[in-house]
Amino acid sequence: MELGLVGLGKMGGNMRERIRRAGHTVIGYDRNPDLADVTSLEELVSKLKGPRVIWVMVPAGGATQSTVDELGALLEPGDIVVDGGNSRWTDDEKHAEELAAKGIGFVDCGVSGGVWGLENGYALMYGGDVENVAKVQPIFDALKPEGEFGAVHAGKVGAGHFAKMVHNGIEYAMMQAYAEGWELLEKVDSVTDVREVFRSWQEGTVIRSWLLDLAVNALDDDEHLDKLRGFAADSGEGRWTVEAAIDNSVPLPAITASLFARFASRQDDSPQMKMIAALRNQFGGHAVENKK
Ligand SMILES: O=C(CO)[C@H](O)[C@H](O)COP(=O)(O)O
Repeated sequence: MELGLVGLGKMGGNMRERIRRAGHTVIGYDRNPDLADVTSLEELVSKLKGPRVIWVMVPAGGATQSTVDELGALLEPGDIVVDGGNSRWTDDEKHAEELAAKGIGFVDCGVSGGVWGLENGYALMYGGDVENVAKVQPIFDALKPEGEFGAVHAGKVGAGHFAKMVHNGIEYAMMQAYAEGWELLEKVDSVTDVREVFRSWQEGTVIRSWLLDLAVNALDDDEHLDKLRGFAADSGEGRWTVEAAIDNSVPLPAITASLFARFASRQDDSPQMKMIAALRNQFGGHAVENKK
C-alpha cells in the first residue's frame, strides 16, 4: 500500500526504511529538505492516491497539533491520520473529533523500539475504530517485530497512547532500579568488577531484560560512566503517568519516585536538604556543612 509519513527524524527515518523493505510505497515529508521526498505537506497529499493514510511522527504537543490542523485542511473524507508520536493521550480525542468533522479518520499509535527498531521491529500500541485500524493494518504488520507479540489494538481512540504512556512509566522505574543497584555496587570495595556482575545477570536471573542488556552495552563503552554527567531529562510521559495515577487514585510509588529522581538530577545542590540540615541542627544540634 501507499503511506505518507510526516517526520523523518531518528524514529520516522528508520520507520520509512522498514516499511519500504516490506514492499510498501512510502512518501516522506520532513521540514529538513535533506531527509524529505517532497517539499511540502501539500505535495505529499497530492502524490498519494485516495483513500490516503498519513502517519505523523513529529514531537508531541505543538508540532503534532499544527500537523494535524494542516492535514485536516488538505485531506478528504475517507482518508486516515495516524499519530505515531509520543502524544499525550488526552490530545487524541481532540484530534479525532477535529478530523471526524471533515470525514477523516484518526488512529493513535504508541511506538517503542528507538534506534533499534529498524532491525528489531517496533512495538505498537494503537487505539481507534476497528474500520480505521483495518486500513492501517498492512503498515502495522510491516513495522511490528517478527513473531506473535509486539502489536496490540489497545482500545478506542487514546488507548494506544495511554498504553504507551504506562509502558514508559514502567521504563522509568525499571531504569531507576538498575541505576540504583549499579550505584550501590560501585560504592562498596568488596565488589571489584561491577560491569561483570551486570553482565552475569543477563542470563538466568529474574531481572534479565533488554534494558539490562543496554546497561551492559553502556558499561562496555565507559566502564564507570565517567564520561557522563549525572543528569537526566524527561519528555513528559513520566509526568503524565503520575497525573493519570492521581486522577484514578492508583498508587504508583516506584514510577513517581523515578520521575522525582530525574528532577533531583538537575540540581547542583539540594535546597530541600539545606532545610533538612538546618532543622536537624535546630532541634538536635547536629553538625551542618557550610558552603566553601
Ligand atoms: O518512547 C520512548 C521509549 O519507549 C522514548 O525514548 C522515551 O519516551 C523517552 O522518554 P523520556 O525522555 O521521558 O525519558
